[in-house]
Amino acid sequence: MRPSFLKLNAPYLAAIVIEPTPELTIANILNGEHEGAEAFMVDIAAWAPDCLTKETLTRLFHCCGRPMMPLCYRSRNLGADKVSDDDRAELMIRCIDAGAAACDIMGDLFAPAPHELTRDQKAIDKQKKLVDRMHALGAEVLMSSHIYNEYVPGDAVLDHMFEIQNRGVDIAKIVVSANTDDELIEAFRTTVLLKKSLKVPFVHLCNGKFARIQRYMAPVLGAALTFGFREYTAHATGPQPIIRNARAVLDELSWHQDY
Ligand SMILES: O=C1C[C@@](O)(C(=O)O)C[C@@H](O)[C@@H]1O
Repeated sequence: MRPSFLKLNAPYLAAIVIEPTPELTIANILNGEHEGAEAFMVDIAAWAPDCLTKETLTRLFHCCGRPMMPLCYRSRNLGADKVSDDDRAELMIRCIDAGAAACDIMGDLFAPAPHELTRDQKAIDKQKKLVDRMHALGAEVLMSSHIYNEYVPGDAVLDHMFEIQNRGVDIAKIVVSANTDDELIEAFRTTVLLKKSLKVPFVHLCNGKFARIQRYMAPVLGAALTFGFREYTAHATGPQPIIRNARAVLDELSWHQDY
């Protein structure tokens, strides 16, 4: 049976895996599972394009029984100059055919837009059809917006996440910034607001100076997950904690709001 993100006990620890080859990706996942990751976001944008076959993707998505979600954002070998969004959508479908539990649709798929959320009705209709198609294949769907390096107040984050939720996805995700202690407090308030207001599970993450502490607290306040890297590498740098550390923190932080 296809693994599921929605059936995991929230909050859970999901590893972000960014490796240049399928073999290193699979090794990273197997090691990461051993260290306590419960799910995997697998960034395949660094792979050589000829590796993105159904056969290799099937090997990837069956390397362990944990739910996995490919990340096919517009970067590196999947940059907008190399791959159209229609082909990106087909790549995600190929990943589902190969066993991916879920896919991550960018909020501006089919019409690049500020704050990674399109308001173009034609693009939105196309996104909704893609969501239906993914559901029909048995996969779960997350929609994400990455608003890097920008502080976004809680009410605006909530409006944004309502818009994502309205597109029919199973998980809503947003990444913003917290660079001052006031922004950190607002980020905590925002997670609670999202928890109270959204019907779907959500991912709420900050980058910036206060990213690490926000990423430990968000799951405690109602976010579905926090992300970790297995280790920092040339491909994986960022505010995400190391899986082993995040595992210990989530295990010891024995208070959280239930779904
Ligand atoms: O979607 C995400 C989440 C992320 O942006 C973060 O802030 O943790 C990091 C990216 O590598 C990943 O693709």
